[in-house]
Amino acid sequence: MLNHHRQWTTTSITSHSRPSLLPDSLAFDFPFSLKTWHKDRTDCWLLISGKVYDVTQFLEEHPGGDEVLLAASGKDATDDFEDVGHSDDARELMKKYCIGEVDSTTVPLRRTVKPLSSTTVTHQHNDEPGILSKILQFLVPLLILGFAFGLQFFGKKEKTET
Ligand code: HEM
Repeated sequence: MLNHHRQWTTTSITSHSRPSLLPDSLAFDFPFSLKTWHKDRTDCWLLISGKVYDVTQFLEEHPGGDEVLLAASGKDATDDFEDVGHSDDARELMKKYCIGEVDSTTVPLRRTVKPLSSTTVTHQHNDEPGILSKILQFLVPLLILGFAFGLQFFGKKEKTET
């Protein structure tokens, strides 16, 4: 938790429409903080196309309902917003709630975990028998056969001698 928190602390948002509430450039643990603290009825922020909207006062008025806005907070809501196909009026209205924008240069890159490549996997599960076991596969039956013939030969020899 602490590590995760530290990971985001360099991200900042720049306030423009509400300078009295937020300083011009604020070192801000965003979007981690958006995820944690600004996603309930008393404090709801949205991140749409890199801009941050405080829609707390708009929750009750939103024609699509407050639940969708709450569900869209704490994450990047750009796709959710665009999927609805909001009107130009809605886009004009949202300006009123914009409190700043994310400085993209301060957002840490998402870490991607690469799956093991197929070649690595085949190397790890190499089922091909080695040269030694191939030789043994031929030698062992030959040795058994030789041993059997040897026994027969010596058995006959002993009988003729007695
Ligand atoms: C600041 C952000 C937002 C503003 C100002 C806003 C505004 C509006 C307005 C004015 C409408 C009426 C229809 C229109 O004019 O397009 C609407 C409808 C709607 N909005 Fe939003 N909205 C916002 C964010 C979102 C988000 C993030 C979602 C997430 C899914 C959402 C979901 C909806 C839905 C489902 C409708 C109803 C569409 C319908 O019934 O046809 N809105 N919104």
